[in-house]
Amino acid sequence: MSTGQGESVATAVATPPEQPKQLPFPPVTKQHILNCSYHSWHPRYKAITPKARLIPLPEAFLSYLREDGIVLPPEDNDNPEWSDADSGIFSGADNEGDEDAPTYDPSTHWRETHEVIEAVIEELGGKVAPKMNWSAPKDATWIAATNSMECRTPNDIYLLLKSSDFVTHDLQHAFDDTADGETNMSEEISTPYHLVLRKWIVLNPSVEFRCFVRDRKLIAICQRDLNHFEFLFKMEDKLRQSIQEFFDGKLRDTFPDPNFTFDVYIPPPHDRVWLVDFNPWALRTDPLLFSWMELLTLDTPVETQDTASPESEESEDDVIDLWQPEFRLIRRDDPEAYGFATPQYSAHKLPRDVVDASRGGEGMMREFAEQWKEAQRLSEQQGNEDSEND
Ligand SMILES: Nc1ncnc2c1ncn2[C@@H]1O[C@H](COP(=O)(O)OP(=O)(O)OP(=O)(O)O)[C@@H](O)[C@H]1O
Ligand SMILES: [Mg+2]
Repeated sequence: MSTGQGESVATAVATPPEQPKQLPFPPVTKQHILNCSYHSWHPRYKAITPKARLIPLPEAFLSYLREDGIVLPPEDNDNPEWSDADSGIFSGADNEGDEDAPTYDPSTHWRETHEVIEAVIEELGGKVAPKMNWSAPKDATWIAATNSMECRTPNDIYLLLKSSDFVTHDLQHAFDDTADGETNMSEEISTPYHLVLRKWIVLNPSVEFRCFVRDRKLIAICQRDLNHFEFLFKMEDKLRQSIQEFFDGKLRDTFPDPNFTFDVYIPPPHDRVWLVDFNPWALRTDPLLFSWMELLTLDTPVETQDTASPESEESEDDVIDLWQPEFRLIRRDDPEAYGFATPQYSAHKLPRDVVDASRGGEGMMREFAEQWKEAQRLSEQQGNEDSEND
């Protein structure tokens, strides 16, 4: 934008601000986002998804998740309203220094949900991986004693959900940047929020893949875990074929939108494909080893109805038969070349040594974590202001 000296004020005002180059996404609507919510797709694809249960969440529980600070219900509490049994993790600030004061139990307001969560954990074998409608709390594992998303008690789940920026995004910004408008409070309330509890499985991250679908064509596949796994190179054709068959048979004609991404897990012996999740065809979805510009503009053969010349029809079919989705794996030297030397979600985590040093002093750690996040937020804000001023 030129606002150099000598221009009249009128000219400067009339000049539109320079926009960053827009990616040619088709408009993303709230319906597109909702179609990727676990509660929308799970009933249709239950048989091809690892075992999971969905728990509808009442407003009182959602308010608890949205509240600042972390107060967990006391463990093993028979009298839910107030209890002498401190959870020993994050107790209410009001009671600090007073050993005999009763501890406030936030689950009083959503006791039924708490009990359902307890029962579902038990039904699923005692260990679960939690998730909200769209996001798992992958960025909050640093706060869990297991350093993973494995949860054995409702409190393990609350701690992860309340510490996760990704979960906060689901709760407060799920429909940001959609073509049909910003969310307002009343629309948020009407969003059917669910807690998804997945039976915990020890997953091998090397065989998790993200798959990209444009116009109901599977156009690209890549690893989800950004490390090099030599053995994948020998299996590339087999994996591509399994994913293609899975897509053709189970998803292509049944998913409500023509453009979407889906994640799969293909455990040894690599002959069965499991659906893990759907993500919208939108900037918010991480394209991992691709760029969105590539995915949006990648050439694919066009299937036409044109029957003018039998010869040309034959050659078109050949092109379609030969064409296959691009499968990207990380080569031995790629992690540094791609700039993946930093661990995933690192922007949302605390430094490892800080976490280790503070184990056993969780109250202090929480305080430090909040200060750390605030410092990061301020530094990002400063960065944005600086770039706006450039
Ligand atoms: N049943 C399970 N048991 C253990 N771990 C699991 C289970 N299901 C998924 N995971 C792990 O959790 C990770 C995140 O799950 P998921 O893909 O649902 O999260 P997400 O928030 O949708 O991620 P993204 O933002 O990348 O779309 C998976 O990559 C997988 O490693
Ligand atoms: Mg996802």
